[in-house]
Amino acid sequence: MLKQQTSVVVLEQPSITQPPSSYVSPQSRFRSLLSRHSSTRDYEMPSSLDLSDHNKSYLNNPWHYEQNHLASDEKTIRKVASAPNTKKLFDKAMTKPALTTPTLQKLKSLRRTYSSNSVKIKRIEVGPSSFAKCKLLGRGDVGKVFLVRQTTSDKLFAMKVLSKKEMIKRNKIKRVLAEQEILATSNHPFIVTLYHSFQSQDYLYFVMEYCSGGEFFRALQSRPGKCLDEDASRFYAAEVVAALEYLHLMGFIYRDLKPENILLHETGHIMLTDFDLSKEAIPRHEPSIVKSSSPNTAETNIKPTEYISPEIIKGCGHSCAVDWWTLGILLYEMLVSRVVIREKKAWERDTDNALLKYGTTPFKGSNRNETFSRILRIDVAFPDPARLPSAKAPSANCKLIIRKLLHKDEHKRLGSRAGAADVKAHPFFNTINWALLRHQDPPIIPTPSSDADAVNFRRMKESSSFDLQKDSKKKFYIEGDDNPFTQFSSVTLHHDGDSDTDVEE
Ligand SMILES: Nc1ncnc2c1ncn2[C@@H]1O[C@H](COP(=O)(O)OP(=O)(O)OP(=O)(O)O)[C@@H](O)[C@H]1O
Repeated sequence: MLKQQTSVVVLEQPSITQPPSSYVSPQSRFRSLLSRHSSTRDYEMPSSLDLSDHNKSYLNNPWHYEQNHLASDEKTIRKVASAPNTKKLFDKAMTKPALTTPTLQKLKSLRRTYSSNSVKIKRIEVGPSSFAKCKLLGRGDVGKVFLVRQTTSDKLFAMKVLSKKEMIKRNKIKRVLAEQEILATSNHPFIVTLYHSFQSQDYLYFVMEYCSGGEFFRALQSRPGKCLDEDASRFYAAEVVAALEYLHLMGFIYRDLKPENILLHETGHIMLTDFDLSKEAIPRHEPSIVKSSSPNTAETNIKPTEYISPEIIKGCGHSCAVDWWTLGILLYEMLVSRVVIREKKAWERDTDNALLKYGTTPFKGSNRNETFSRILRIDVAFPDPARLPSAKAPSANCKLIIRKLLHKDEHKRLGSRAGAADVKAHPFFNTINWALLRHQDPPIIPTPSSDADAVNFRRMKESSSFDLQKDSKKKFYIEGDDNPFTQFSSVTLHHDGDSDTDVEE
């Protein structure tokens, strides 16, 4: 008998099982491309972007050949779960008359193709002088983040400039290399997009997508009561879960989830940033997990905040489960602690609930040691709604998921068995449509930012002014061993679907 043939269309999705042996991870593809294209060769940065000349020079560039060759070999588009075919949606919508500007903006922002193979790594096409500084957006330990405008395209970007001197002084070289690798290999709607990275004699540069909605917790401050209801908290927690799931699938532990590192896209969706603490995860079947022998986190250099997990404090190694712990703290902070701060006086009088009187996060103490000791010993507690008339009590499922995420034993913590699948399956997330998350309207829509006004950012004063033009005139590369940043690659990343960065093949 003739067997009836069935044709099945399979939408490839990131798999949580072991990849096939022929599978080349985006990270190894990135590493091998960069190692074959010796990192010393890509420092001749054009002082301004001239694509015509640049393209000509590509003709004799074996590395460029390799890129095209690889690109044509790897045409399969692998869709990630949270990324429906938005290009089709966009093209269809464009043929309809009278679309409102917000709808158009939303569609435009959705038309990127989110798959690891849709990113093309190219030789660097810009330098410091390709951008003009507009505003200081933020400051970190070793660098600053500026809003910049690309002079040729007029497009706005966020430019992170890191001082090599400071990084050497603070022993942060490995961290910046990890950050570059994660940013360059990630392609997800909830992870900030990297367009260019390069270095000058004194600085390292990351040119990223500008998240005009500003910091998530700054947006929260402008909410009545400075807190979120459970539905809104669930929405942001779900977006964070989707981003963490992606990072874990890519083999990274984020390790630095906290409100300051969640930015808002102009549409209001979240964007994770700041990957300098992230680590490559060691697969489960191997005996050890990321080791940190120091009990006080000095070796891992994880900032001692109240987001820190018990296993990091103990310094006996940690795994992806640290990210689920921080999700628990974030959820608690979104829902509960803002209320506690508002009612702080009442709580301070309440000796039974003294543990909660400090507000902000469930384990915060009056100093670092007290916070650490609470993280290790105290179970999470919730305010009694009868005593807090202005607060709506979190639902039973909400308290349950927080308790499970904040399990002190990382092996028993929610997410430690099957990763994000465990967390997504918890009844707290029953109402979340994971596949359409990026198409839902976020609870907070940031104030529209016209041009470079950066209305959603704090006004910041630059103490010493940093000059992009001056930096571009300096020697770009120090030969040999003098440059400990040799492995920091100068690359431009093209993303399918970003019309003006689309690459012709
Ligand atoms: N892509 C972006 N779009 C808009 N603003 C951004 C962007 N990236 C960073 N910022 C702003 O700059 C601030 C500092 O950024 P980031 O945390 O990445 O710097 P950092 O030097 O790594 O800091 P840290 O020392 O905390 O690691 C952020 O809190 C945010 O306000």
